[in-house]
Amino acid sequence: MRAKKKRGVGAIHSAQRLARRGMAARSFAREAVRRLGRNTDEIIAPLSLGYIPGRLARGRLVEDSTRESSSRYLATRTFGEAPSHGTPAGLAVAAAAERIITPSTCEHLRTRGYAIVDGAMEGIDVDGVPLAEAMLNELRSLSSSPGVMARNATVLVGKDGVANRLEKSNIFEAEVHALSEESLADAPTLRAAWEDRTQLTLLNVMLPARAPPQSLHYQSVKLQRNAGRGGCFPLHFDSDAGLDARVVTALTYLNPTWKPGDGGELVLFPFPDDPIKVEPIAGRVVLFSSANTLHRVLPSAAERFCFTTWFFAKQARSDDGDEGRTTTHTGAASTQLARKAADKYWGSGKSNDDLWPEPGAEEIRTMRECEALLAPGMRKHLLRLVHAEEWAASIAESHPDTPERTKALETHRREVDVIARAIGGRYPRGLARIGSAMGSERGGAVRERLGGLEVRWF
Ligand SMILES: O=C(O)CCC(=O)C(=O)O
Ligand SMILES: [Fe+2]
Repeated sequence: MRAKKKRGVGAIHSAQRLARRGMAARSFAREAVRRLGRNTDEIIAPLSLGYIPGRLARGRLVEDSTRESSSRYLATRTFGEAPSHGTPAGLAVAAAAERIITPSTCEHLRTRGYAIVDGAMEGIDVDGVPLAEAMLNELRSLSSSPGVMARNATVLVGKDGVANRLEKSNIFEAEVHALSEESLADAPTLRAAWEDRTQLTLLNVMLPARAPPQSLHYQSVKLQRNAGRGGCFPLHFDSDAGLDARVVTALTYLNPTWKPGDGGELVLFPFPDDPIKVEPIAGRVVLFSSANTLHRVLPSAAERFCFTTWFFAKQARSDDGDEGRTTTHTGAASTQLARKAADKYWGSGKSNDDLWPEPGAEEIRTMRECEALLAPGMRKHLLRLVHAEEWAASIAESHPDTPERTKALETHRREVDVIARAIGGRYPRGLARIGSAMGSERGGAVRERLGGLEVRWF
């Protein structure tokens, strides 16, 4: 009897505890959903860009309103508690993350391939120092410590299997995860940028549903100092969807004194929308599709600081298939794909009409070809053609004149040639239509002249 009673009381107590916990969990969930649904508009969309063939259209940016700082945030921890969790730096980075990854940011990212967010760090301090300033101070201090930052170099593996280093002029980098404990201790906000998973979690919630293994799984942070003196990056994609699991790139700029003339602007090529030039001003965060958004950095006359966060899926997409693969710099895989496409067409002895056998109006056929050319994998090849000259000039601009640079330029030329023949043979109507949409004397977006074709970015 006593035992039964005790059991009963215990059961009631634990039911009450569970109920209390349940209520707490429900109200936490409600609060989280409320905050996720809050449609804050930090997104800064480029307005009315005129397409100027061969030249860059300049994005007009709208200032963002400053909002109050918040230290409440969602954080999912897969690997246990990170050292920066709950510290002033950790709380500040998490609060900024909530302002960066909003429904409108994700909507722009999903439909245009990029999003620009300003003012997300305003009003957020770390021990009395504004967050962006604290990040800059740490990055400056790391880059003046001997041996911490290394020259950016791309390893090119030739047909002979020999690896050559193609170094960029004036670009110095360090991966946060590779820093020593001593360096990490001196860079608490940059450490928190690497460890805090708020942005990753919010991207998983708000970007189009990503089932494992394609949902975002981990992140890395690369610090960068551009020494000025013309330091820049050539046109490139950050990742190759078939080979590399990077899905989203987020660049955080930390240059409080940037002014026109300093250069070092990021240029995004969200084709068929117009190119957009983005000034690397302090506190600005630029997100884009790692695999599908072409970009470069213009020569910088001034010293310039930023860091890149890459969000990775667990594994590279395996469904990229015929859509193509492009290695960012050597392009060997890309060339192979284009060659495969060429073989499929020429080798088969069939005409293009046989490859698109359905009867139908010429217009439907043309739009199908446009669609195929704008699908992520093929679009990469198309963009190398569209921007072939600027691409070559940017390779020359970004690297000192070495045999490796000559090789990189030769590879680019060869690729352009193969791609032109392959897609010219396979999608002649689409190519002609896109060419005339781009060559139009009228201003306005190429996308509109293509009948508003949707482009898939993720
Ligand atoms: O410095 C920048 O603005 C961008 C750098 C970049 O594109 C990269 O590191 O892949
Ligand atoms: Fe990049």
